[in-house]
Amino acid sequence: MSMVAAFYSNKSILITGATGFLGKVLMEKLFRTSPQLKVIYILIRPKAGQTLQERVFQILNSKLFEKVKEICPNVHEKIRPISADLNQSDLAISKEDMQELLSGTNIVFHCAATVRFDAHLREAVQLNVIATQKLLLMASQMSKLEAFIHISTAFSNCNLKRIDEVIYPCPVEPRKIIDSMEWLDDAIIDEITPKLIGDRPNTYTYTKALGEMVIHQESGNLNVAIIRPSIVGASWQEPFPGWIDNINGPSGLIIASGKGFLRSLRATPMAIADVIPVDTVVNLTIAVGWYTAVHRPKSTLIYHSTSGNLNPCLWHDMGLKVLAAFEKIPFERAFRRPYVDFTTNNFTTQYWNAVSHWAPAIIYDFYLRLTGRKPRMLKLMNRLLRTISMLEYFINHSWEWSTNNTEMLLSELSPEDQRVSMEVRQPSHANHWLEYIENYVLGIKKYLLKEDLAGIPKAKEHLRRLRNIHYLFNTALFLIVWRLLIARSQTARNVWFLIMTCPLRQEPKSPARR
Ligand SMILES: CCCCCCCCCCCCCCCCCCCCCCCC(=O)SCCNC(=O)CCNC(=O)[C@H](O)C(C)(C)COP(=O)(O)OP(=O)(O)OC[C@H]1O[C@@H](n2cnc3c(N)ncnc32)[C@H](O)[C@@H]1OP(=O)(O)O
Ligand SMILES: NC(=O)C1=CN([C@@H]2O[C@H](COP(=O)(O)OP(=O)(O)OC[C@H]3O[C@@H](n4cnc5c(N)ncnc54)[C@H](OP(=O)(O)O)[C@@H]3O)[C@@H](O)[C@H]2O)C=CC1
Repeated sequence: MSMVAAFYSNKSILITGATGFLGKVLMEKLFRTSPQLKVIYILIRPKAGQTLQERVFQILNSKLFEKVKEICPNVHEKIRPISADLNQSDLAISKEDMQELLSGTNIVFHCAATVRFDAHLREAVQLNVIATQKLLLMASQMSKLEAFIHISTAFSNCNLKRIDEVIYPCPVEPRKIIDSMEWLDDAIIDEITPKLIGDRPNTYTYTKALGEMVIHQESGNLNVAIIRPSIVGASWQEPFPGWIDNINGPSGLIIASGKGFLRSLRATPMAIADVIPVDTVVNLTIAVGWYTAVHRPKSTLIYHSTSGNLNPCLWHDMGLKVLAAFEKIPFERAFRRPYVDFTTNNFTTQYWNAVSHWAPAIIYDFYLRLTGRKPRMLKLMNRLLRTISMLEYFINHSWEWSTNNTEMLLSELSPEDQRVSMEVRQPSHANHWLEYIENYVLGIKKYLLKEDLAGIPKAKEHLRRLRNIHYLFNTALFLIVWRLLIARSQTARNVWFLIMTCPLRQEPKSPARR
């Protein structure tokens, strides 16, 4: 067993956000590599008519946990779901549960957050700032606590171009923001939100920065560390390549392009696509937990989990790799053939939106109406365009993140631990990104779209049909436009005449040339 894995044996671990994308992969890896750990407490809320136990059952029954169940057959006994709602002022944890957590927990991994870019400021402050503050308070009363690891985002300071592993000051103190949320009404909050978030694009990045500041100011004597991942994508290797189970980040847009809805995207082709595989983030998080508990650094260390500085891939190249992957692994029942134009200014964006998004949607809705069905494509397109407008900021900027602490930590690991934590750094993988993107697309097809791989030949046939329709449609359109021009314009008629007579006039020259 590796040094880091051995550290977690017999430990009681508390994870928030364990039902989320990152939290589940973290829990899986902990169980798989440290099956001797004592217990994982997960703070979890009943949701969509499911009890806590049903939610846990669903997680354990997913493909993600197949390996774990072989290695650690009693895994269900080691998960202790604790009913909690981080939106409630007391976190809604019962007295008995609280007692157990305070007396037993050794390590806290705080992953829960609202990651929505359009969250109301009050909601985002509640979860990303106040809940963090409450957890810190709770952690300060944990008698056996060795480390508190907070998951933030590399974009918490996305208003800067170069970002170091430090906490940057916020213009308005988090405490003042927290206080004001108590007495300001929603209308006033709406009015001041743009002023507060300043040159950040949304409430998410703003409140994640406030959350870091709260950690900085209120962690007291706790052993605290902050992880800042960039855009978290499907798994690279562990527990198997391509694991993905939500549409956040690039995944939703990959689906939209693979299904042929997304045909143009305002993006800066030469900007760096700082995608980081979820297992790389999780490996770093687990190593940081070990380092923080064992080495007890004097100050709060921040670790960037990014790919751009080590193994950069540009959006242009990533886009081409995604399109290439669709050739091998097409999605079923595509609306149009996958093809995406990157646009770079307002005019071309609006033009391609009209031509490639709205026009086909209107034509399709007209067809649906004609055939007695309910039109839906325009609504879907408008939602997609709204989503794109929320994500655009991140595909049109590049950042430079320093990774000194991450490098330092990797150098402290044993060779065995280094091997599992350094996947993204390996330049020896010439086709690293291509292989990663192919597995990502395959993962989306299998785990998100739940499409059967046996349907790939049929999907390819469907795309061939769409291509033929596309050619036919373009030829017909050209002929109609041309015919109309010829009927109305003398110049067009002259050009047409010239074209038609050109080869005939050249004919007598041919024998002479021979
Ligand atoms: C030469 C060039 C060739 C080019 C080829 C190109 C090929 C194409 C490849 C494209 C790849 C490029 C991908 C770029 C992606 C960049 C992402 C950057 C992300 C930055 C991450 C920052 C890191 C973090 O710290 S936070 C974690 C990430 N958080 C998120 O991603 C949350 C974003 N989502 C939201 O905030 C909301 O969902 C919102 C506001 C977008 C929509 O909210 P709404 O209330 O309208 O409804 P929802 O119920 O949430 O969803 C409605 C609807 O939208 C669909 N949807 C949701 N999210 C996405 C998404 N990310 N992409 C696409 N679609 C999405 C969802 O499915 C729903 O659809 P329905 O049809 O209604 O079911
Ligand atoms: N995904 C990404 O690209 C990136 C993510 N991050 C950070 O990583 C962390 C995890 O993100 P990710 O896993 O993607 O996010 P998800 O949206 O997948 O998961 C969020 C988790 O938080 C939980 N949660 C939300 N509200 C509450 C609440 N009121 N009470 C209790 N639990 C709650 C959710 O529980 P429930 O299932 O009940 O909703 C879920 O488990 C976040 O801190 C995020 O900021 C950072 C950079 C990039």
